Amino acid sequence: TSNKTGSHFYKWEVEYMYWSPDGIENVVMGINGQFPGPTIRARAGDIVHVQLTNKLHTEGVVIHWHGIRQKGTPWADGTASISQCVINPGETFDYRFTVDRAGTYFYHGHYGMQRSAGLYGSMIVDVAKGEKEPFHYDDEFELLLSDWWHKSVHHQEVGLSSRPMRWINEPQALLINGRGQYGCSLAAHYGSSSLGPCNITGHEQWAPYILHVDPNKTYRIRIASTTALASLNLAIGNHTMMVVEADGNYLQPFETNDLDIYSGESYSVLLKTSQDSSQNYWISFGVRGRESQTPQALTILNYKTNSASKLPLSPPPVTPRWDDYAHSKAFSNKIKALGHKSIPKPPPTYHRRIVLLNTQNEMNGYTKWSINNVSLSLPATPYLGSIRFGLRGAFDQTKPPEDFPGHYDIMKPPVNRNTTTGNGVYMLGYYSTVDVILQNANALKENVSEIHPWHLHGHDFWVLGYGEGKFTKSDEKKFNLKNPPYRNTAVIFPYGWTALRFVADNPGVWAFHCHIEPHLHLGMGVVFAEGVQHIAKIPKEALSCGLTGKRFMTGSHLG
Ligand SMILES: O=C1O[C@H]([C@@H](O)CO)C(O)=C1O
Repeated sequence: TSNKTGSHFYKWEVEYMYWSPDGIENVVMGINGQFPGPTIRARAGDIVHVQLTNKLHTEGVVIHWHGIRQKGTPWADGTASISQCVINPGETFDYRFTVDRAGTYFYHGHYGMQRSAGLYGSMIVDVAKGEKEPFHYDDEFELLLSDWWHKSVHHQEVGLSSRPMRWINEPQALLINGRGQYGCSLAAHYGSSSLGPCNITGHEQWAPYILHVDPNKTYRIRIASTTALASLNLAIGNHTMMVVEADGNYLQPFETNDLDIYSGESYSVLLKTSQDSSQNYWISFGVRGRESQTPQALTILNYKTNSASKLPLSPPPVTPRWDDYAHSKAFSNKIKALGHKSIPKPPPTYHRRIVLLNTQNEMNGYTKWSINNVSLSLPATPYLGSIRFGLRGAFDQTKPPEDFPGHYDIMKPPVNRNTTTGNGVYMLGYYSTVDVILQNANALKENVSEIHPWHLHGHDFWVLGYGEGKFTKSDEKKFNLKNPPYRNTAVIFPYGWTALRFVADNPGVWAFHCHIEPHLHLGMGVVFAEGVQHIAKIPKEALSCGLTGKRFMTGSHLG
């Protein structure tokens, strides 16, 4: 067996282009003329080098490599204002990083709401040469999930930052590998939907991505969600699934009829094609956690013994009720880490506990989301540079709050609806163990508390537990320290808490935020930093804006 490191070079151009993701022509952000962008495929230990040129006419761009920890390359994390300056139109930036662990990942824009505009793609990391996955499969498929609006992202952004806020509402379509159907249904023939049949030849940009399978084989289906808003539930007619991976980490395999997937998460499931091979079957994704009228995303599991256009015998599986949270919690609680050399055990105790209260608020009539009553508004100078070079004027030097007032009633709308904006940083002790308690609460409206999937950059965390109501010290006793899932995204359920633990062992500045695009845009995130003085050489191109940009210029005048 050889352990030779491979490297993969990609030359990418980002541009807007006409596309019909759901049968309605629109404008999407494409890469090299493709939507979704090209799939990156590498082996664990390889170097991925993406030379990204911004071909947009009037907008900056960055790309985040979701789930890649960027050890030693914090400037390649692709977060605007955090790890780098945006790449300006006409400019090129080199993202060069190691993919150190096999798994199912994806990449996406991380500036404004460019992810919602379609800037995303899949990234698959295979095990290193000579290594084996702890399960067997014959072949695999990738399903990248997203949601799609007919109103442009610019239109949506103006609405979100208007007074009063104009909410983006529910998506017009759900997309599987960038393909959905608006105003018609693949399942129209069953009479369960008011939509008519779709007129599809198979060559359309919005024709479903069909999974062609042989009978009596095992397929690995890699599923990743980059939705802007929707939480999804997957079911495959007549088949169960064996869940084996989440966010690039192996799980104790468990069988399920349906799988919840929140934005920012990825899973692998094993599917045995052991059903009647004279039939085809539905693959369906429906919205959970929001009362949405958006139709299920559908495609076909086609046993190659049939024509792909042969419709399944029964209608698509019904998605559990949107507010059946007991169902979601039962699923989340089944997820446990596999005992495996690639997955570390959590330290038994923590050095610092940060409690983060999630609330919807108002500021001068604008709607915001806040964490401990601070709504994140990103600075002009990337933190990576301002912290590394001690440019204290670049962001708030006051420490952001670590907790919220003990009398706060999480079951009620905030008594004081007002919030403030800020951009302070949680400075973490290098190599310290940090516990984060994400505390959910009631939104502005009575009897509303929403799901928020939180994503951490630069690390995986152990999900120590979920609970109802306000977290108290005694809830610690219920923590799972034995086999907690190790991942980069975890959900908080309505009116509940989620406890996470991670080790601050990666020099850099890292976003930690709700992965719902409009929520992040309205301030629902925080910034962590650790070991920044240990970062040797940050490429100048990452920091040539704001105060770090000025610093690179010598003297007060050019010429
Ligand atoms: O941020 C949000 O705003 C709306 C609603 O609270 C106000 O219209 C909604 O459902 C969100 O998730």
